[in-house]
This record gives sequence, C-alpha cells and structure tokens, in this order.
Amino acid sequence: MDFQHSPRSLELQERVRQFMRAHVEPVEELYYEQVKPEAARYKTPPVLQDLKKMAREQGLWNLFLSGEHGPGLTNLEYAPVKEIMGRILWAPEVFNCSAPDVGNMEVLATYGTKAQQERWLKPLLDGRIRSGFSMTEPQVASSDATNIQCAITRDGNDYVINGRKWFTSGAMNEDCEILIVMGKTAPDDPDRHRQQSMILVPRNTPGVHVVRDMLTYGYDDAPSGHPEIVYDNVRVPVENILLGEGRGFEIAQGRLGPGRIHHCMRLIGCAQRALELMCRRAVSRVAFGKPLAEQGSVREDIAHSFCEIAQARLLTLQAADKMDREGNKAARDLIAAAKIVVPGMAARVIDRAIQIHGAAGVSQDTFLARAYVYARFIRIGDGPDQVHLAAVGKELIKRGGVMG
Ligand SMILES: Cc1cc2nc3c(=O)[nH]c(=O)nc-3n(C[C@H](O)[C@H](O)[C@H](O)COP(=O)(O)OP(=O)(O)OC[C@H]3O[C@@H](n4cnc5c(N)ncnc54)[C@H](O)[C@@H]3O)c2cc1C
Repeated sequence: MDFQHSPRSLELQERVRQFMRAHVEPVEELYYEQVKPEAARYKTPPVLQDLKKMAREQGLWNLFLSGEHGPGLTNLEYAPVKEIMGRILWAPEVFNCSAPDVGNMEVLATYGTKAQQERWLKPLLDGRIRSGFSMTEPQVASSDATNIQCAITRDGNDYVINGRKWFTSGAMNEDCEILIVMGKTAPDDPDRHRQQSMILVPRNTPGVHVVRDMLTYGYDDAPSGHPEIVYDNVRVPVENILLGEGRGFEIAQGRLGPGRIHHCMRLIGCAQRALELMCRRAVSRVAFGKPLAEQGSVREDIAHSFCEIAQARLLTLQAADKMDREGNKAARDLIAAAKIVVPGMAARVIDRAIQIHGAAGVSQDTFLARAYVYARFIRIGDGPDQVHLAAVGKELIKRGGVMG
C-alpha cells in the first residue's frame, strides 16, 4: 500500500492551495456580502465570476473530469484536491467542480446523446450555465426512488411532465438553465426499477413554476437555493429523454456514486479547517486562569477530531481507489460506508469547534455555523444514513463480514 499521492495530484494540490490562499480566502465574506441585497440574491456574485475566469485561465478547471474535458485525475488523485476546495463552502464552483453540476455533467457525458451534449454539456463545462437535479418530492419518501410520483407522459413527439419536486439544489440561481427531472413513464411496469425515466427540461419551459425556496436551518443557500418546483403540463420534445424510457433508476445509481464521494471529500476539508480553527482558538483564549489549550477536555476534543478525520479520510481514499480500479458499481458499498462515516464525523468535529468558539461559533463571524448545516444535511441528502447502513449491513452479512 502506497500512502504517497502521485506527482500529478501533489502538483495540483499545491496549485489549488496557492490559489485558495491568494484569491479565494481573502474574499470569502465578500461573496456573502454580494448576494445579500434582495435584487442580487440569486445572481452569481461578481467576485465568483472573476475567480472562475482566473481559475480557468490557470487550467484549474473541471478537475473532476477525465478525458478531453479535464486533466484526467483518478478519483484517488482528485480526493485531496477536492478536500482543499472544500475548506470554503462555495469554492468548488470557482473550479467548476460544484454540486449538482458535476453530477449532471457526468450524467450528460455518460448517457447524453451528441445533440444533448452539444446543447447542455458544453455550456456546463464552460461554466456559462448551471443546472439542477429534480428528483425528491415532498409528498413521498424519496429516499426510495420507486416512490417517485412525477408523471412523464408521451404525447406525439413530446413528453408532458406533471409533478411537484423540492430541494432542487441550484435551481434558484439565474444561471440555472437546465433541469434533469426524474419521473415515471411506466408507472404500472411490474419491474419497479423500470418505471422511472430522466428527462432534460430547460428551466424556462412554460409550466415550470418555482413555488418557493426551501431553507436549511434558516439558511437559503443563496445564490444557489433549493427550491420547490411545480411541473404543470410541461412539454418537451421526445429527444430530451436521457438514455431511453425506463432507464431513470439506472442513471440515478450511476450519478449518485461519484456525487456522494465528492461530498465526502469536501466535508473532510470542512472538518480539517474546523480542527485548525479549534487549535488556534485554544491558544488564544484564557478562561479560569489558564489558556483553553491547557484544559484536558479541550485537548481531548482536538485529539478526537484529528483521529476521526484521519479515519474518515482513509476510508474515503479507499473507496476512491476502488472506484478507479474496479468501477463505481464495485465500489458501491465502500462509497456508502464513506457516506455513512464522513458527514457524521464532520458534524461532530465542527460541533466541537463551535463549542470552543463559544457564542462566536454559532454566529456569522466564523464559517462554522454554515459548515455544520452542510455536514448535517448531507446525513440526509444523497441518501439518508439509514439507507446506506441497511445496504452495507446486508452486503456484509452476505460476505460474512468481509469487504475490501
Ligand atoms: C439541502 C438539501 C439539498 C438537497 N438537494 C437535492 C437535489 O438537488 N435534488 C434532489 O432531488 N433532492 C435533493 N435533496 C433531497 C434529499 O436527497 C432527500 O431529502 C433524501 O433523499 C431523503 O428523502 P426524503 O426527504 O423524502 O426523506 P424520506 O425518504 O421520507 O426519509 C426520511 C427518513 O426516514 C428514515 N429512513 C428512510 N429509509 C430508511 C430505512 N431503510 N431504514 C430506516 N430508516 C429509514 C431516515 O431517517 C430518513 O432520513 C436535498 C436535501 C437537502 C436537505
């Protein structure tokens, strides 16, 4: 087992680290300031536009993609790079590496027709537009995709879409031009995994109604948002179907694997930053006659945090390595294991950092409150903990407790 990153990964880590220090860290708060005015709430802030241009010029762009569109990093090589981006919640978009666009680009690259790629993948790869992934519905338990109710009905040369979705991340943003919508084309098919399809819906299609933005712990996550959307007799041409009728479940499985591991990589970056903040805080405050750093419980919190981050990082790298060697499907259970471990770990570490910062920890003066919300919601988003636990438990029982 080689614990050294490849020269290519090390070089990109250093370049992204330098870029973050020089250009992103100094404007972390300015980003939030620029989206504060009501009129600018869901517009891409100028500071982000400038950074995207700069990152692209420096070749720090689409780093997640292999082949002609990106530098061709493996998942194992990309993981530490993404961890560095993850230290600032909005930074992945600077490098065109943000959710949900990454997953949507991968769907279009893997399953899209040439025409679909030309129309939607190209501008996404260029960072000119953004996208949404519309699967979850308020009225059914959407962690079980077979419950999805949204109807996609063939009518001549069109499909007509009727349904209600929520938490379609990114769809409040004015640059979001395309939505990948999951619905049912064959609700009566006895094979419950062949009932669903995915279809491309331009956001400006008549009948696409954004009802409201959903908040997470009171945050609206502007300028991206997570809106509730009603699709009311939305008509798109048949060419907009992805891969074909009945293939939606298959695409969802393919999409969620990389998406999940990317969230893990980012969250490790958040947790690592929280740990560093904890250490700084410990030496800068005195309570009851001695620095916090000399309190046993503070040292324990810091030590526990280091241990938990290191464990979670290794599991994530193991999953990434298996994806590279054997494919996303073979790595499914290790990805699920990382998805169980990492968000919980990050929420615990960030919570300890919040505690040591006292009132400042829950305020707007550190990144901790927002980071906590992110870690907490990822325990639900892209599959709740319990769903992954059930899958991993089942597999382990089948294999007598051994998983490699
Ligand atoms: C901030 C945020 C952003 C999101 N972005 C998107 C997005 O861009 N696109 C999108 O389509 N969706 C998105 N989601 C939705 C997310 O993927 C769903 O919330 C998730 O899949 C769970 O579905 P649900 O909310 O319907 O919960 P349900 O399916 O109703 O599950 C509720 C709870 O039931 C329990 N449960 C479920 N299954 C089991 C089981 N097998 N065993 C034991 N307990 C179980 C779990 O505790 C689970 O949390 C987002 C969610 C959030 C919070």
